[in-house]
Amino acid sequence: MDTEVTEPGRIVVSGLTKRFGTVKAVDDLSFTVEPGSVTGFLGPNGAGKTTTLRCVLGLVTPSEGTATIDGRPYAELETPNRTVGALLEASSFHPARSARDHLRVYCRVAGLPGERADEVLELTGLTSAARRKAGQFSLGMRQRLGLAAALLGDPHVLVLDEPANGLDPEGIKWMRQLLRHLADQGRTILVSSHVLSEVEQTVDDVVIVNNGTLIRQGPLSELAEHHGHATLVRSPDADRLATALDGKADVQRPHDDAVRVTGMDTAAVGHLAFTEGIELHELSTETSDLEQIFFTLTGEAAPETAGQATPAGEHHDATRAGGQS
Ligand SMILES: Nc1ncnc2c1ncn2[C@@H]1O[C@H](COP(=O)(O)OP(=O)(O)OP(=O)(O)O)[C@@H](O)[C@H]1O
Repeated sequence: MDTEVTEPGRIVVSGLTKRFGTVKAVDDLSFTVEPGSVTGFLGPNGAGKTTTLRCVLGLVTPSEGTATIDGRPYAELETPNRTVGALLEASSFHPARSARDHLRVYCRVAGLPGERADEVLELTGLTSAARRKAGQFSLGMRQRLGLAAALLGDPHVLVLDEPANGLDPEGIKWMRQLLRHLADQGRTILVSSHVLSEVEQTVDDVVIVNNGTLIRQGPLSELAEHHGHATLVRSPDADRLATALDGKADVQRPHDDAVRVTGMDTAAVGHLAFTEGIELHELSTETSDLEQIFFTLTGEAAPETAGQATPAGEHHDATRAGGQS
């Protein structure tokens, strides 16, 4: 990909590292987010998502590397309010002020006409609650208000940290439709989550991080293609099969007489066993849902499979930086 060309709306994170004392929250992270799509920024709690987003938004100074929007660091954008809208986890509102008044204050600060407040209230389904105090809002409504504030400047880039937090299933569906609509208008949407299933139906592309480093970037559909199935093989000669597969696929050993293979289709595994003269007692395909793939990639044990080994092909540092954010 040509990173020299500065496509409007493109977010480029390049060699980004952020240290907090001895904690490396982000470690040499590079990825690109393209306009016209919704990109899920995924990883378990403490993976470094918030720190990365704060670097993109100029709220945290990188220790090394860069994060740019339209080819520039946030601080150098000419009209940041009209370029980028952000919803951060820490978004807070004065409890006694109405939703509408909040947004009108932001309009004044950003030099936008006050009517824009009503437009974004409409966009986020808050018109009927516009005169209610933000302090009376549910978490889901506060998320909508945060999104309304992010949309005020009609930005072509949206950076949303865990926007689905506090939304009920209907709210998540609503947000999915809104983000899709905004991406279809050519905007860049970067949305973080630690729960893939929350954003699975929303995102086109994924950037998966763990321990501050990139695990995978690409279309969600490719993630499913490459990791959507595993082949389970049982053989009295499982050790030799695992050796033959070494370097060609990711291999797990659930039992002494079994090999679980990902990154190679079942027919190819069968063929390899055949050419190596290895006797097989079982050759079967296991399909896994995206949530399971996500857990596998990040080395986390999924609740229903806690205790299973992680694939030999994925290495994870047991000494996670920090842990709590
Ligand atoms: N200001 C800070 N000072 C010290 N350590 C920090 C600071 N901010 C983040 N960290 C640490 O950096 C690591 C990454 O945190 P970060 O909040 O970026 O992760 P995250 O993926 O957003 O997780 P979460 O969803 O739990 O917020 C964690 O170990 C966290 O404790």
